[in-house]
Amino acid sequence: MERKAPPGRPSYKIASIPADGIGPEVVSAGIQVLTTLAQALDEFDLNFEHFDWGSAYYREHGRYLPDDALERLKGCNAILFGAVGAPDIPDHISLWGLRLAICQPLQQYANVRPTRILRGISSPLSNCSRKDLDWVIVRENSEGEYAGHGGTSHLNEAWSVATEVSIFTRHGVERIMRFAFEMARSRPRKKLTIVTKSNAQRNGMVFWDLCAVKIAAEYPDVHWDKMLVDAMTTRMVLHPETIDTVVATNLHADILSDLAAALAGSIGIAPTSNLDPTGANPSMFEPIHGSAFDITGKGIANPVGTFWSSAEMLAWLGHREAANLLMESVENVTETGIKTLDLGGNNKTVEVTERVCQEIERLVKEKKG
Ligand SMILES: NC(=O)C1=CN([C@@H]2O[C@H](COP(=O)(O)OP(=O)(O)OC[C@H]3O[C@@H](n4cnc5c(N)ncnc54)[C@H](O)[C@@H]3O)[C@@H](O)[C@H]2O)C=CC1
Ligand SMILES: CC(=O)C(=O)O
Ligand SMILES: [K+]
Ligand SMILES: [Mn+2]
Repeated sequence: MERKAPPGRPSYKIASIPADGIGPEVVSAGIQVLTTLAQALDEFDLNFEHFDWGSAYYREHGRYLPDDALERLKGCNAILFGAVGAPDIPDHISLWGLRLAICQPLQQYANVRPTRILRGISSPLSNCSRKDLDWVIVRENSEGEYAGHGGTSHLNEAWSVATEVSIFTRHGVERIMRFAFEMARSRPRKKLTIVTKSNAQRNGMVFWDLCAVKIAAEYPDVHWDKMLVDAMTTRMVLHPETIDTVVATNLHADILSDLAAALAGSIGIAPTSNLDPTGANPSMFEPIHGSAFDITGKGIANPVGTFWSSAEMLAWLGHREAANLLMESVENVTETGIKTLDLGGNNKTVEVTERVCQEIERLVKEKKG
């Protein structure tokens, strides 16, 4: 599912948008690790362009993005994002102002969220071993419940009314189904679970199911099943080994993927790729978590979700071996017990980051012989 690196010595321009809360803490850790890796490998160049878009920018300018933001991002090969959201700004203003204002126009319609239990990290599920939990959740990232359709009338009256209308288009559903079947086909088990709620939601979700059946016919080698989203939560907890690749709507997969992260140890480790699979626009990589006001500035944010997202970015750019080396370094470090508080450790963000950088240098030296 990944692209091939261009010939010669490639040089990439990476947009960095740390934004809010712990975003800057984890993105600077991610850049440190990526820079160390690129220097040690000496096979490609990464040049970061920093953008100060976020809630401080909004307070100053009354908007999250300047007019030329998308054009500037289109000039980059990929985007490394932190998180957006601040306690003094309504969450829907910040999310729509920045993250969705990038994902939606850049048609990053496939949100890919792998989950597995990294070495040295234990699942809160007492009977779940590392081999039992190895999933990829594919989240529809452009429409569905987050299409932004709806309205509010008569606010503050006794007869106030608000609607939030889910949108499912053939274009949107078929392309995410095709992407999910390709993803399932690329993995050893060739197994896809299509999550739905077509018992209660009798229009959009029934249409979602119909599109799934149509696309499934193009993939006779992929085993697929269908599961209602409420039952899916229990399957994730009680029978994790029966799951491989999952496709779900924007809202359903948002929720299921936070659960998945927690089942693999912490929301602090999980990555997200916001992909434009056509390659027409740059894709965006970010940890799954938000801006985490409760721990901002304490130096204890887990950077692993950003490291994993950085690895996914390298793989998407065509550098699968570099991505694997980065993850091997991360897991070698977590295995020695160097972990942040959310994983039961007592190391700071910078300590984990330093150790991962040292491990990268050691591994690259070892591999180069
Ligand atoms: N993609 C994005 O930019 C996202 C933004 N948000 C925004 O973030 C803000 C806070 O949202 P919440 O619902 O509280 O979700 P959150 O993910 O920021 O935090 C939930 C809990 O997980 C902990 N946590 C999160 N990341 C962690 C890390 N790296 N290391 C250790 N602990 C970590 C937090 O301390 C908190 O207790 C809101 O404004 C929300 O809209 C939320 C999710 C995604
Ligand atoms: C906004 C949010 O929660 C997410 O993208 O996961
Ligand atoms: K994020
Ligand atoms: Mn989320």
